Amino acid sequence: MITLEKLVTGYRGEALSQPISGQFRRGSLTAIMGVNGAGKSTLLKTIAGLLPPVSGAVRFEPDGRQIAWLPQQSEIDHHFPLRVIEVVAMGSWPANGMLRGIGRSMHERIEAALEQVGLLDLAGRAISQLSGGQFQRMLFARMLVQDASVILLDEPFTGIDSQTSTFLLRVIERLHAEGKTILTVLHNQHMVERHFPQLLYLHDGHYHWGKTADIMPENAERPLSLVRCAVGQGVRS
Ligand SMILES: Nc1ncnc2c1ncn2[C@@H]1O[C@H](COP(=O)(O)OP(=O)(O)OP(=O)(O)O)[C@@H](O)[C@H]1O
Repeated sequence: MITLEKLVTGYRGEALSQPISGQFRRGSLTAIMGVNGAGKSTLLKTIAGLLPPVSGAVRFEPDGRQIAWLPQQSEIDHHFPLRVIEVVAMGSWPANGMLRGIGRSMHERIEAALEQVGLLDLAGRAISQLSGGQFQRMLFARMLVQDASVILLDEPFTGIDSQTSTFLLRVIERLHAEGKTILTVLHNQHMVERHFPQLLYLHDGHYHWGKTADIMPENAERPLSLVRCAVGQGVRS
C-alpha cells in the first residue's frame, strides 16, 4: 500500500498542489489524469522518490520501495550507444547490482521478457535504430525483468501507435492480475474509463480520487464543475 499523507508536490519549495491524502491499495490499478501542467509527472516523480515533497510524506507498506519507473519518452536519450538487450538487462540491477554478472536464470528472464513484448529478434539492435513503439516495448521488457511490486508509468502510450498501445495495455492488465500496484499517467479518457478502475484527477491545484466511474468528468478536459466529487476531497481508493 502507498499512502500519501498531506503530500504537497512542487519544485524548490514552491507548491504545485493542495495537500493530497489517500491510499493506493496493494494491487490497485490507478490512472492519474489532468490537463497539461496539472502536476501529474511531478506527483509520480515524488512518489518514486525522484523529487522531495514540498511537505507531507509518501509511505510504502509493508516493505519500503520496490519501484519500476517508466519516464515519459521525451525524457529519455534515444541515442545513447546501447543495444536493446543491454537496456532490458538493466532491469536486473536493483536485484543483482550493476557490476555483477548476469546468471543463467536472469538471462532466461531477460529473454522471456523480450519475447513477451515481441522484441526477441531485435535484442542486438542499437536503441537509436528503434521506432517509438519498439522503444516503448523495450522499456516494458526492462520493467518485466525488474519485477517490482509497484509500477509507475508516465504517459506510456503517448506517441505510440494504437496496435502497440493495445498490446502494452494487455501487459499492464497482466501485471495488475499478478497483484502489482500500478499508477499510470494517461490522457486518453476512453481508455481510462474502460481499463482503469481507480482515478486520481488533478485540476487547478485540487484533486479528486476514487472509483473512475464516480470521478471522471463527462469531458476530462472541461472544468470540474461537472465532477460529482467534492473539490479537494480525497476518496480512498
Ligand atoms: N524541473 C522543474 N522545475 C520547475 N518547475 C517545473 C519543473 N518541471 C515541471 N515544472 C512545472 O511544474 C508544473 C507541473 O508540471 P508536470 O510536468 O508535473 O505537469 P503534467 O501534468 O505532467 O503535464 P503534461 O500533461 O504536460 O505532461 C508545470 O507548470 C511545469 O512547468
